[in-house]
Amino acid sequence: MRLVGLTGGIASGKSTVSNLFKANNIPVVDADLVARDVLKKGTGGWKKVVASFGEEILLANGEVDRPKLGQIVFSDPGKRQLLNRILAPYISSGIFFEILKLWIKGFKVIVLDIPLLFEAKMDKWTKPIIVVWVDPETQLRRLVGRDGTSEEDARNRINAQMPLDIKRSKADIVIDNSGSLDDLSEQFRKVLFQVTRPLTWTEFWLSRQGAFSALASVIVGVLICRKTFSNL
Ligand SMILES: CC(C)(COP(=O)(O)OP(=O)(O)OC[C@H]1O[C@@H](n2cnc3c(N)ncnc32)[C@H](O)[C@@H]1O)[C@@H](O)C(=O)NCCC(=O)NCCS
Ligand SMILES: Nc1ncnc2c1ncn2[C@@H]1O[C@H](COP(=O)(O)OP(=O)(O)OP(=O)(O)O)[C@@H](O)[C@H]1O
Repeated sequence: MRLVGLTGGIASGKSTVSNLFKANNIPVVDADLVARDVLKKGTGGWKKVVASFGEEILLANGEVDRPKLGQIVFSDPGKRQLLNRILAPYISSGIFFEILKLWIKGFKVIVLDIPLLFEAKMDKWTKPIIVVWVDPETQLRRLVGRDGTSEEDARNRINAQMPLDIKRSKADIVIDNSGSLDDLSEQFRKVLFQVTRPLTWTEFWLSRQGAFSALASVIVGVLICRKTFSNL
């Protein structure tokens, strides 16, 4: 099994690239969706976050007021670290569970779309690592355009992450998404080719097919040994 890391900065275009993978039948685990699930009313993550941040971050229906919590954590590094510390174990087990479901289904290549791949040190589990890079002006413009936030809010969110240039230096593959969607599609074709290359032996043994082949070989080996020794 090949676990491909997909990361970048906020609004650099990870979801747009994820959609291209999905359109090519490559499954994507979206860490933002997992993070939403672990913060749903009544979950372990929700209870711990409410205990630490107080009931003032809740809406009338008991769900977390996400924009409000966002405003708190993206303007205060200490509070952000606290939220990250609380949610990190729930998010990593959620991601692991999603991978397991796809492994059982027999997928050999799985893309992990994780905005904080490097920050959360999950990069050691993925190869290759794709970083979606965008120039700073375009990133700010797209973030403000998509979320309708103020420039100050948008800058806070961008500054809450590892600088995109550092992420780029840690990448195996860089997609420069500063241009048009057509430019992106063109780059994506080459990336898809790289990502879907035949599995290495290690990746094969980690896939469901590899694990079953290993198990079948062990069973056949045991049967042959038993037959050989019973004939002696
Ligand atoms: C603070 C929250 C409630 C704000 O929710 P909101 O709906 O406004 O934003 P959303 O979850 O869609 O995130 C949008 C983007 O913000 C960035 N982001 C999210 N959390 C963080 C964080 N803790 N640090 C830096 N950037 C972050 C990511 O690029 C993400 O793609 C939410 O982002 C959250 O629960 N964050 C903590 C969980 C986490 O670490 N998520 C990232 C998954 S690796
Ligand atoms: N090449 C492009 N040209 C024009 N707009 C683009 C391009 N790529 C992405 N966008 C737009 O930029 C915005 C941010 O893209 P996207 O949502 O894919 O980023 P993201 O990295 O997934 O963001 P987040 O970190 O918040 O999850 C979206 O509105 C998207 O439609």
